[in-house]
Amino acid sequence: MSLRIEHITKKFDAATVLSDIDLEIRDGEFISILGPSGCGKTTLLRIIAGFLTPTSGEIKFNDRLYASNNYSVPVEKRNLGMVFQSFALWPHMTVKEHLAFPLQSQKVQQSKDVENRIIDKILAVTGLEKLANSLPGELSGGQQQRVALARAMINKPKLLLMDEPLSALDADLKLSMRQEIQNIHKITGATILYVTHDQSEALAMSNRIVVMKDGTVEQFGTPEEIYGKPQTLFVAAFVGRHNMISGKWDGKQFICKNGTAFPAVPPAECFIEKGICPLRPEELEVNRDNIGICVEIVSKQYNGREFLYTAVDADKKTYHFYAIVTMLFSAGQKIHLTKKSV
Ligand SMILES: Nc1ncnc2c1ncn2[C@@H]1O[C@H](COP(=O)(O)OP(=O)(O)OP(=O)(O)O)[C@@H](O)[C@H]1O
Repeated sequence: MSLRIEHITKKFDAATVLSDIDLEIRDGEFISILGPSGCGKTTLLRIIAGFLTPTSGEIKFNDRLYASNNYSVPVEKRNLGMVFQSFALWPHMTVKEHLAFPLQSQKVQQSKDVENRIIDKILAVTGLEKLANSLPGELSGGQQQRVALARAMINKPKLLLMDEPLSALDADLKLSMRQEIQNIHKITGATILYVTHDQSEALAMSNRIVVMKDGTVEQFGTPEEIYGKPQTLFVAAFVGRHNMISGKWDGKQFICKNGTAFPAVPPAECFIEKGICPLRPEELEVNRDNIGICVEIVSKQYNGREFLYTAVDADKKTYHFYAIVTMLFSAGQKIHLTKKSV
């Protein structure tokens, strides 16, 4: 059982928005589609949902053809649920009515009793019991998004498509809704495709992440692989904000441009070819003996326990690193950075 996205290309007139996307998603996986604005995330989701047809390639779900350039199973026959950034609730319908609607739209109608039991269960799962008779205008943003989630799940879809469902919520609410979505994933066992441009969301929630750039897949892997072993410069910069140290590799040793050397695990081939050692901000530290890369402090951001500093070297290349609050640097100050020894 799986979702197959086979060599999907999508063109809008002359513009190629998706180029040969080829992915196999296993039954019950939580997959995030991560990438910057305009890279084609929503277009891919809309093709899987059935709102757009691919220019070439095929979508198959459990070996059933859902879409090709001349065939498309209608949206309502794809056994999927959808949640969008805008909650898309009807202002005149109560929470309960929102949940009854998908049940009543099914080919086989259930008795009122069965319908009520299903609705009560989903209200309990999403913590909406007390709000069953409320209208959307009487609900908070988080509660409205919960209604949208409950509505997407009520017909027990095998596939849940979510397009930036948390982006309209504030930071606190985002965190609790993340847990809620993970909970829903556990309870339903549905395969979830979750579009986001927020790397922390993708890292926290997914079994695997698809990192996209300009309509292509840059890397498809577990959060640990994406964060710890980026395969391209783009993934390294986009996820984990890696510092790209210039120099050359000599086996398991990296020699910086200024001659400073440190041991490091060799990264993917493209970094070795380009003479780059990708290091995350937490892998760099200030060297008090003036050894390492000389940088000038540009700015700092306080995060409670430490500061995240931004600095530039003589070539104006940017570096990010953390330092505890007692080690205070000011803009313009010159310091040296080395790789933390493990
Ligand atoms: N119906 C359309 N007609 C023409 N171009 C389109 C259409 N839909 C999307 N595009 C273009 O396709 C590209 C990808 O859009 P898409 O919405 O898939 O990106 P995205 O990664 O989801 O971006 P965001 O994170 O900003 O939502 C964009 O350049 C967009 O302008």
